[in-house]
Amino acid sequence: MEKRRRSSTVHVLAIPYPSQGHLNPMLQFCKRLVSKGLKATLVITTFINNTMHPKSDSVQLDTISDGYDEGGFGQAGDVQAYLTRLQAAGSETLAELIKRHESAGHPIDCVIYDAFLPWALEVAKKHGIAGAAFFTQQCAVNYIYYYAHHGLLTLPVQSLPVSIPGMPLLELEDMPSFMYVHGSYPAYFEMLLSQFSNVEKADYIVVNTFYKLEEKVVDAMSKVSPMLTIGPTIPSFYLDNRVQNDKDYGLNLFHLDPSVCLEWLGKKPKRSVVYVSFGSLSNLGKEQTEELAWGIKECDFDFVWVVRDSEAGTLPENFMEETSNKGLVVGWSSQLEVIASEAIGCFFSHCGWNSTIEALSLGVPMVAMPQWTDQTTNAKFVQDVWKVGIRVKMDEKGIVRRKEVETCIREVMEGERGKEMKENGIKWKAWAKEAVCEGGTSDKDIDEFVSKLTKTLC
Ligand SMILES: O=c1ccn([C@@H]2O[C@H](COP(=O)(O)OP(=O)(O)O[C@H]3O[C@H](CO)[C@@H](O)[C@H](O)[C@H]3O)[C@@H](O)[C@H]2O)c(=O)[nH]1
Repeated sequence: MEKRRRSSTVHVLAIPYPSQGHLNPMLQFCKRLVSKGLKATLVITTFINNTMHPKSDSVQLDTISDGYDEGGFGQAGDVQAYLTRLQAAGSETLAELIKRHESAGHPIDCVIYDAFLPWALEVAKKHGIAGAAFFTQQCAVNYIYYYAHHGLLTLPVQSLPVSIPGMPLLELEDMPSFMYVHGSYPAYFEMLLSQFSNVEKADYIVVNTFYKLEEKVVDAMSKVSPMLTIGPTIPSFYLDNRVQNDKDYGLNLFHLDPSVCLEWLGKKPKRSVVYVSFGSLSNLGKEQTEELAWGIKECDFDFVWVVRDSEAGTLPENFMEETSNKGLVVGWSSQLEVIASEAIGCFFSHCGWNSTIEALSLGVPMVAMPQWTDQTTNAKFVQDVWKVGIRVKMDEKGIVRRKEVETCIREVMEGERGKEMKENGIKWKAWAKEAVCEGGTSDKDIDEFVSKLTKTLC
């Protein structure tokens, strides 16, 4: 590679896929790199910048276009259309951004790109810049996609259970949903497989996990695709407390009013509250939301339920009135602060990877109700590998009924298995801390990334 470093500080450009579940870990990784002496610029889309006006203290922000500056994904209205324009407009505006930084005298030394965006690596390489693939999701999920991309797994999956090194045997419902829900979101599925289309050209592969959490999978996958495990990418305050004031991600794509929720939680006894959230994308639909609502009410624990504004219409009539003395429904929470509260006894979650690794790192047991994509595999590991939660069962219509919701919450909050999950949670919390603290596996891998990058460029 061309030796092109001209500035005394190594400058990385980080390009997340433009959604909440990808912005958070990438921003957090950038903060870590800044704490190790690098300069980091996080690249968001013009649409996100114009609508959310985000600010970040330690990490600079800059923009590229996804081709939909007025309305982002909503303006495209279709996954394939969005991804096609994201690639075209993203490649063009990323190239311009790199040139702009170059002429302004702070050239880019490495492009850290979300593995969902392999085209960003091509742009980096065209400009003679190092590229690091950042895998946001669980290593096991990445390895399953690796298998599928390389034809090591025949699709549609027919031979069950699926056996992949380092993992428990997987039934169909444990695979990422795109692999078995026939024809669902082909454009997303293609994008997930394309993570491996050019990854051998990347100079580094970093994964948002920690070694102890996925030891066997990381060892198996490293034989074909060497990687650095740098997670959990959680604000420093919750784990090592080395980065001053790093208490939240700080880049919300939804309106946040944290005060009400935290104040309310502060008055609740230890482990008495159930936190319910399905992340930034899930749409449960009316029937499922109703079943969930009455299940939550029936078990009679206090609760905080995140129902995004776009979903509010699916809540059953009278639910808010009938539960006003037991629960709080919020449009968006400061999730980490909520689950770090001693009042939380259970996280009822869709098992998005960020929510999962946040719960593991803060020792909170879970009820897993996966919806799609990687969440099904995450739920399998939550229940059977890390043993920090239970997975709900659906009926033949694919609906999780209120009785099941109630039974699972009760099991985690007051059952024998719940106690075991809490104990396991405490262990994972300690191991997550250990990984990111000085000399831990993730800390060492971040140091290795920084030192290799610095040496190559000097
Ligand atoms: O009220 C809320 C709800 C969520 N969060 C945060 O938002 C993020 C949500 O991420 P995640 O739990 O991964 O869920 P999604 O937003 O659904 O993420 C998408 O992206 C992830 C990474 O690819 C995948 O693992 C998921 O399945 C996919 O749905 C987390 O950091 C949460 O802490 C909040 O701050 N407040």
